[in-house]
Amino acid sequence: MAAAVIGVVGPSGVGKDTVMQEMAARNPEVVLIRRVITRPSSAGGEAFDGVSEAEFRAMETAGHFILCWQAHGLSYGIPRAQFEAIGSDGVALVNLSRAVLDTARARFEGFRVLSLVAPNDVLAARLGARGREDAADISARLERAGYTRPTGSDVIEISNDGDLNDTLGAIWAALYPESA
Ligand SMILES: Nc1ncnc2c1ncn2[C@@H]1O[C@H](COP(=O)(O)OP(=O)(O)OP(=O)(O)O)[C@@H](O)[C@H]1O
Ligand SMILES: O=P(O)(O)OC[C@H]1O[C@H](OP(=O)(O)O)[C@H](O)[C@@H]1O
Repeated sequence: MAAAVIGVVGPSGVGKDTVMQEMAARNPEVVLIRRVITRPSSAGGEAFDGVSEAEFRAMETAGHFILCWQAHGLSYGIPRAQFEAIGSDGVALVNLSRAVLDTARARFEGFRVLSLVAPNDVLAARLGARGREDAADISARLERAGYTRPTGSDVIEISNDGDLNDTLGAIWAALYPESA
């Protein structure tokens, strides 16, 4: 089992996938958890397993997921087996909904939350430029952006409003203050 499991959360467009990919690229101990999503595999963005609703329900019923939720009209599942494959030095990064944090806290010992934030106008510009969703979906995502702000002693809140390198430096300093 991994040395640490970190749930990365924040509104759509804040940069969760971008930050996770960079953290993994720069740190060999970081392992990205691959999600199962009822979204076409061709959608781009993060590496994920695209399945139909029926396939998702069958996986859920079979106990495949350690966490699952619905958002943006899609179903998301976090495969249990991926955590079992991570070595004791590994740091698992998993992209989660803010709505499942309490369940995640109950599932993973020593769970921590990396909460990324950015102003709404920045989110809107990024989602428009990314081009994965249409205008109606982008509006719905922006409406959901402020629905909750994670709190708790296990939460590290970092702004991803500026340069990505600054964000990554701030994350590392917050996660590992002894190495700063
Ligand atoms: N610090 C940054 N500066 C400029 N652009 C950024 C920064 N971080 C991320 N982006 C860009 O913003 C867009 C959204 O990023 P990303 O897809 O990582 O967000 P996300 O939080 O995973 O969104 P979603 O929840 O919708 O999947 C991407 O096009 C990405 O390249
Ligand atoms: O607003 P909340 O519930 O925090 O997040 C809801 C969902 O939005 C994002 O999905 P995607 O990566 O854009 O498909 C997150 O990864 C999460 O699955």
